Amino acid sequence: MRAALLQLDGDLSGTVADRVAHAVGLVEQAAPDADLVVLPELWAHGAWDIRDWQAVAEPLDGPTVRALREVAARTSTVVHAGSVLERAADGELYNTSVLIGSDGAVLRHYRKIHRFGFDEGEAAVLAPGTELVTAEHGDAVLGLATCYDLRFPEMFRLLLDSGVTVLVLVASWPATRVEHWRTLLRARAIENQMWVLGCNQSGTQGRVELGGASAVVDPAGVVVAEAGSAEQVLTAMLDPAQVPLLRKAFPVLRDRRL
Ligand SMILES: NC(=O)CCC(=O)C(=O)O
Repeated sequence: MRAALLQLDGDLSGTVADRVAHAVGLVEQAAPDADLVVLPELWAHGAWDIRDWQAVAEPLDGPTVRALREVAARTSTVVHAGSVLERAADGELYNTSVLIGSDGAVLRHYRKIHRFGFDEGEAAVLAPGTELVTAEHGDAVLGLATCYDLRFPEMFRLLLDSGVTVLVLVASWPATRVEHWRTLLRARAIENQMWVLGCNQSGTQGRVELGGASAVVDPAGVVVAEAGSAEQVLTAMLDPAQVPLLRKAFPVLRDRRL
């Protein structure tokens, strides 16, 4: 499977429509060489610009997801649209990742379970998701997760037990804690013997410097590709069939005591 991770710049000086147009252009460029294109967390709406959240939130059939559905269908490529600020029918706001099939249909959506910010930020404004989400793609089983989720290993054990072989984690992770990002991506890969695709943002958003360092980590914990600190399309080949082979050759998961 060829993956393309769009590490988008988090600058919010343009409009949401500008950012969507830019991202659609990059998906169009990346799609011919990719089986899966991945965007980061809240790249259109701003993960750190909480003051605007009420104004910019959209339903899942709003213009941002619609534009990504159109480009997925136009290029016949599976697109993980990163996450959007979702305004649900009941008025609640969620940080919601959307997986789109190569025909442009929404295959799955995942509402971020662990909200960042302690008593502020996401935790104060967004409702938490409650359901784990997986999806088959070719010979892979994808598991969806978002940013701060990375700190909660029990979530990935549950995804492991649901058959996941490729974890797709979208983020807007800051530069100040980028070594946590690198370490935890590798830890989740090693302890669960699964591929990990971590798609982050770069640049600055308000006062927050974003960490970049999007990465593809193999099931043994080897970083096979890592982005720098600027906007970049990171591509890598990954073979989901390596997962059962490694789990057989080094059967550490058999020794779990539940
Ligand atoms: N958007 C986020 O979830 C940020 C997470 C973060 O900064 C951290 O876990 O550290």
